[in-house]
Amino acid sequence: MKMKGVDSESSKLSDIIQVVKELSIKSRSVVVATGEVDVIADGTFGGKIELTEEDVKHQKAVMIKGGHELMGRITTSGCALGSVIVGSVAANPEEPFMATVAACALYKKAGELAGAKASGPGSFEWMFLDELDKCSRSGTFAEISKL
Ligand SMILES: Nc1ncnc2c1ncn2[C@@H]1O[C@H](COP(=O)(O)OP(=O)(O)OP(=O)(O)O)[C@@H](O)[C@H]1O
Ligand SMILES: Cc1ncsc1CCO
Repeated sequence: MKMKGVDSESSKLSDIIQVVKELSIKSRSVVVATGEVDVIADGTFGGKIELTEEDVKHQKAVMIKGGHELMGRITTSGCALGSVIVGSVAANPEEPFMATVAACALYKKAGELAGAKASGPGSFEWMFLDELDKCSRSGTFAEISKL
C-alpha cells in the first residue's frame, strides 16, 4: 500500500470524486481521499486487465459522510486510518475495496461518537481510540452512499 500526504487543491466534492476515480483507474488500485467527506473508488476491477467503457461507467465508488471536525484538527488521524485500512485489507485480501470502505466507515463513526463527547482535541484523541475499539467490536459504521 502507498500513502501520499497530498492535500487537495480543490475542496469541491465533484472535483474530488473525479480525481479519485481517475487516479484509481490509472494506478489500478483502491484510492481514498479523506476529509469532511471520504471518497473511495475501486480501480482494481477484480484484476481485469483490459477495461471497456462499460467497466469504467460502472466503476465501484462510494462516499462516506459523518465523522467530526476534530478528526481533522489532530495530527496523524490520516496516517492512523491508513493502518486501519491495511489491517482490514490484510484480513480480507479478496475484497480490497469493501475492506477499505468498511475501515473508513468504522473510523468515521468512531470519530463522530468521540467528537460528540470530547471537549477539545486532547480529550478527543483518547476518546477516539476508545470509540474505535468499541465500534470495531460491535460493528458500528457510518453510512456509506454509492456514487
Ligand atoms: N472536517 C471533518 N469532518 C469529518 N471528518 C473529518 C474531517 N476532517 C477529517 N475527517 C476525518 O478524519 C480522518 C483523517 O482525514 P484527514 O483528511 O484529516 O487526514 P490527513 O490530513 O491525512 O491527516 P494527518 O496528516 O493529520 O494524518 C478521516 O477519517 C476523515 O474522514
Ligand atoms: C508521518 C507523520 N508523522 C507524524 S504526523 C504524520 C502525518 C500523518 O498523516
